[in-house]
Amino acid sequence: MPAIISDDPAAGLTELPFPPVTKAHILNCSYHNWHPKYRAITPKSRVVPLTKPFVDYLRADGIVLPDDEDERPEWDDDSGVFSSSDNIDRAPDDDEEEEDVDVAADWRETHDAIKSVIADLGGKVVPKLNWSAPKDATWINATNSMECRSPNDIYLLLKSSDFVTHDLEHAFDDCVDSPASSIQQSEIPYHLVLRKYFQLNPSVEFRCFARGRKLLCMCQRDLNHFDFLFNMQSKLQSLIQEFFNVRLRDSFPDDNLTFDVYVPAPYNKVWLVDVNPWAPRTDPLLFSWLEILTMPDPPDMVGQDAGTEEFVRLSLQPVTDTAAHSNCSSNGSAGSHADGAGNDIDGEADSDSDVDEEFWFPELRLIRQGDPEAYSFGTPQYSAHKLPKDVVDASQSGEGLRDFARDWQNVLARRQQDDATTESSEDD
Ligand SMILES: Nc1ncnc2c1ncn2[C@@H]1O[C@H](COP(=O)(O)OP(=O)(O)OP(=O)(O)O)[C@@H](O)[C@H]1O
Ligand SMILES: [Mg+2]
Repeated sequence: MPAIISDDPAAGLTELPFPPVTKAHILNCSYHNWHPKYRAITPKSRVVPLTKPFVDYLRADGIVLPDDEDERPEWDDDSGVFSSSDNIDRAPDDDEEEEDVDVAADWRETHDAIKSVIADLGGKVVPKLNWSAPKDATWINATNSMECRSPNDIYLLLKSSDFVTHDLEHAFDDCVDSPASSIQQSEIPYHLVLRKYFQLNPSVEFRCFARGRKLLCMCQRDLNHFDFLFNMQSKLQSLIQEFFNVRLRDSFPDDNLTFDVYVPAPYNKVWLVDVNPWAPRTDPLLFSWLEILTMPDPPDMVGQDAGTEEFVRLSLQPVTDTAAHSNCSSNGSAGSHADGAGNDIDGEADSDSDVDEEFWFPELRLIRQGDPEAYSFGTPQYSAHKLPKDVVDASQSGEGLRDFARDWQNVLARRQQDDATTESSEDD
């Protein structure tokens, strides 16, 4: 029987074609492992090794915060009340009836280390564990963000976050042992990462995907439309491509990785924010993993080691896969070409000599005005799980705002009908 040949790279796939995810790869993506090598290109941060008693505290159910001298409410003789109070359980004071229990007794040193790092970093930090920041728990923090000013702010966020729980309980889920590493979950060296807080502009945060030590594609991290990004697409593509080639390509231990960068104004320096596993657990954001995994390889570049801005002439070796040459101006399906002046050149090159003069850049996918992702109504990310399921279903069923509004009306109408039925049955 003749073989059935399909142009669709996804044809016949029954699951995402990821290479096996090894524990060694997960560990390589842990902040404490990659940060020492890339300290100079990472926004200022410190890493605090965590003891088993502290990790046990993070894992324990319930939120009991240690009594902290700086935060201990003071008794005011004049008013006859404590000067501050909050609604989170704290270890009781001496003069309270309950037995005095110091929840931090077994990890005082860690607590003190955290306090001193916060002070060293200027008093405001953003925490994360080995892999995950508590982005889903900002609602519990007084600042409604990840900004923390005290150890207790940090504990509250970490203990309230499902993302952090994933680090603590499921870091090696779906992983295979590798010859380099057969470590168990219980043996993971946990670390608290404290990053100096700064006003970060989410519009210039990008997630990048590198396969086989080649940068394949990248996209916005924030799911809003930012018009100005479209005017600087080529510049961003070339900056991030160069950053990858010079800083990460040959030094990161794995061939495949995703990494997050920050490119603040005046848009001439790239900062490494995070390294994430090449695995389904990493959110591909504006791509789908199937799309990324089946994307054609970028063309081989001769002299692509451009380490400086001055390097201009690149030559492309013949590329057999025409898809790799097909262009995208704003949201195309493959990488784009640009001339030395950084202008986009749509369409395929006319001749070999034209090809010689060109750069190939990985696609940078942006959210266009009108894209469904842009309709986030200003709601915080990761909050969908706090909404009733029918609201989430309604928001996902349509193409845009109108569909959402119509579906939402239907949901409301259905609810009113249900309420009316319940009331009338109660009257009976
Ligand atoms: N120093 C900082 N000051 C303020 N905000 C920061 C700082 N560093 C990071 N952030 C914000 O925190 C967000 C989350 O950080 P990070 O990417 O490390 O978390 P993560 O849990 O690894 O996320 P993901 O699950 O998407 O990989 C960043 O997108 C950025 O907006
Ligand atoms: Mg990450």
